[in-house]
Amino acid sequence: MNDRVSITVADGIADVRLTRADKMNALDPAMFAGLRDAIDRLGTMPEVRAVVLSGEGRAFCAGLDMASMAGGGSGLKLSERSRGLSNDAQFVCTGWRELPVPVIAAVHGVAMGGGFQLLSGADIRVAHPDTRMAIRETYWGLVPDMGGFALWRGTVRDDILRELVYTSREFSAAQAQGWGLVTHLDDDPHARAMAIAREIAGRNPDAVRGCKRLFAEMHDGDTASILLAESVEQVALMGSPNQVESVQANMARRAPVFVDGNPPPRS
Ligand SMILES: C/C=C/C(=O)SCCNC(=O)CCNC(=O)[C@H](O)C(C)(C)COP(=O)(O)OP(=O)(O)OC[C@H]1O[C@@H](n2cnc3c(N)ncnc32)[C@H](O)[C@@H]1OP(=O)(O)O
Repeated sequence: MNDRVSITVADGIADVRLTRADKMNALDPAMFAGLRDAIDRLGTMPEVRAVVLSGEGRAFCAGLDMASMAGGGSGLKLSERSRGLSNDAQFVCTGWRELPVPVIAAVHGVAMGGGFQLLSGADIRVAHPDTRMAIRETYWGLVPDMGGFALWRGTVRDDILRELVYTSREFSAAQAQGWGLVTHLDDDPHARAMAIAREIAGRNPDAVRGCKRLFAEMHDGDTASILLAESVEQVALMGSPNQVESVQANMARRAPVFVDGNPPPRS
């Protein structure tokens, strides 16, 4: 892990923070590398059941670093598909969707440009009401290209999105919530995000991971593949140890005790 991103894991929740507070967590090459490393690492941690993503200091993320902007961009090879369907710059946003567990973004201060695309990669987004937001790329003569167009599908009305993208106009978190870009407004977004993460961490981790796979299928697949994927997930879960524990704990009105890292095989 580099000095741009920290990960603290406790009780099944990974608290992931951008730590470049003096520059509003702007995305310089080290931040891009830190985010990619964090996603890679989280993807291999069976004990993680949910992720909370936030920024230290005054802002969530102020977008592409100005020095990078002056130098012509992120410096990453945008034409290469180095991370599955994504390039290295896109992966810092799309990678959260590809993680096997839910990701909750806790947003405050500023979320602009690449910072807004970054929060768009989360499953659930909690924002402080005073957060300043903008899809800022056309202001700098660019297009949003960090996965935004793939991630915004299904979250926001087409004409609203077009206006935000074409104008680069700043908008409030309350507007974003009304448009479907933000889930909750909260004066303490990190505490609210952690509370949601704790609820998720209290469910069968195999079922939650199965649901995350199904959401990916819902996003990208056709009806036939979605229906088949639901059946595959359910057949694997039924009668598996963590599913049996869910039932027994609920019947006995006690907290369930789940085992991480031993998912039932899917066929
Ligand atoms: C493909 C992707 C493209 C994109 O991401 S396009 C979007 C690029 N980002 C932006 O356009 C935002 C640029 N920043 C600003 O407009 C302003 O900042 C804010 C509105 C975000 C905040 O303004 P205020 O509250 O007055 O703070 P402050 O004094 O301007 O910033 C505090 C410190 O943070 C540094 N900083 C802010 N944004 C960036 C950035 N994007 N890259 C590098 N540094 C940034 C500043 O320079 C300064 O630092 P110091 O105190 O050392 O002067």
